[in-house]
Amino acid sequence: MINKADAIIIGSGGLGAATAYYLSKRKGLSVALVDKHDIGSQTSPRAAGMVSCVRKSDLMTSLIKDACRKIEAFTEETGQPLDWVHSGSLKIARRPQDAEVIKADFERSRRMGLDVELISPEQASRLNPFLKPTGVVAAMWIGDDRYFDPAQVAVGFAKAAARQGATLLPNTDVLSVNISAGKVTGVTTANGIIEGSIVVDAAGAWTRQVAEASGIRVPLVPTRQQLIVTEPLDGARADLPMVRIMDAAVYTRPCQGGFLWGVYEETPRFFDMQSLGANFDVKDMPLDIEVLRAAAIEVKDQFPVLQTAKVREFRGGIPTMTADGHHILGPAPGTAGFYFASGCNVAGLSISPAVGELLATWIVDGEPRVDLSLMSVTRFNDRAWSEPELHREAAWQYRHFYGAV
Ligand SMILES: NCCCC(=O)O
Repeated sequence: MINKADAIIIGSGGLGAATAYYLSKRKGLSVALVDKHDIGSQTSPRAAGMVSCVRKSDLMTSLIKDACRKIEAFTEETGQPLDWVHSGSLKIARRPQDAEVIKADFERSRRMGLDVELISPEQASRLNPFLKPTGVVAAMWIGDDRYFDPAQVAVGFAKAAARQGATLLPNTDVLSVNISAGKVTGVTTANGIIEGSIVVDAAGAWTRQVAEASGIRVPLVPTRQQLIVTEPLDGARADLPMVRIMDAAVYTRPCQGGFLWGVYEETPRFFDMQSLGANFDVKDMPLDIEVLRAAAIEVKDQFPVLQTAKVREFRGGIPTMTADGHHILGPAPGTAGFYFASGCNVAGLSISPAVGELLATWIVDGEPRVDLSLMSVTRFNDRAWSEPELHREAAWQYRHFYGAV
């Protein structure tokens, strides 16, 4: 156990570990990465590992392009393994109003320099023969999209941070962030106090608990995300493009000779982490396979194999949603040295290399390299979200992740 660090990162998921890694590259800065569980063991390894380059804003598009470069260079940069496949993807509209969204996506993405094409339903089906053209009204090919092994990212960044001198403190529960005269002074853990003037709350599903223990409220909500990995299927090649069906909010990608797939359901399950108890582990989260069965029926004409493929693995994580679908990143107003790195909105692992580097720059240089006001907690203007309001907005963002209208 250490008793002092310049920067203390609470939470070793993709975003916390990436932030620790980029901070530890700054000479002379001591970094502690603290987690109440094993390093990188909670939601990040249970993610889909899909990179979606078509985003709703120019900021997110440029960040995900940077994240793609960092994923490609991950092993060279960190010395840690990362298996990834440059498969491309297909965005599928089944309703005329979603075809309009695809057109707007196409124009914005082209302007941002992405490799995108509007293609016919039949062309889409030729690229991934498991996708049937029945009921498809528009399709877009996204050449930049790729997928990776989600279990390797957070652990890889954490190990690389440790090689640069960061201290990893797994199984260390943070009881409070200590604040005196409006400034962070460190954290109290179950194993003792660590003094430090910078604390990053990257505690994922526990972000709110960490902040609220010190009287800081942050409007985000832990949300269940579940997915299935099927048994191997004839023809499910690793390089088949991923498929996203907009209005059904169903996504799939090749995985271990079969498919990994999931859904952003209409009425997501939200969690109050406090009520789950101090020893809760994401692996113990209650799952509900009926949600996925219903989704498989909803897309049976486009991706029929999801109804019949045998289930090899059924898993879930607890990412955090916000009311407007954007991260909560950067300083907490009124408490010098307290930073948020959370609110990934179920697409956070893939973008974490870019966001983690930006946050590290922001912390060290005192300002972000690009305008990140879209992600600042101050955008809510201290609005006191009631839980029902927050849940309503977060549920809408969740279901409409692909921009369906
Ligand atoms: N976390 C699920 C990601 C799905 C997608 O990239 O479309």
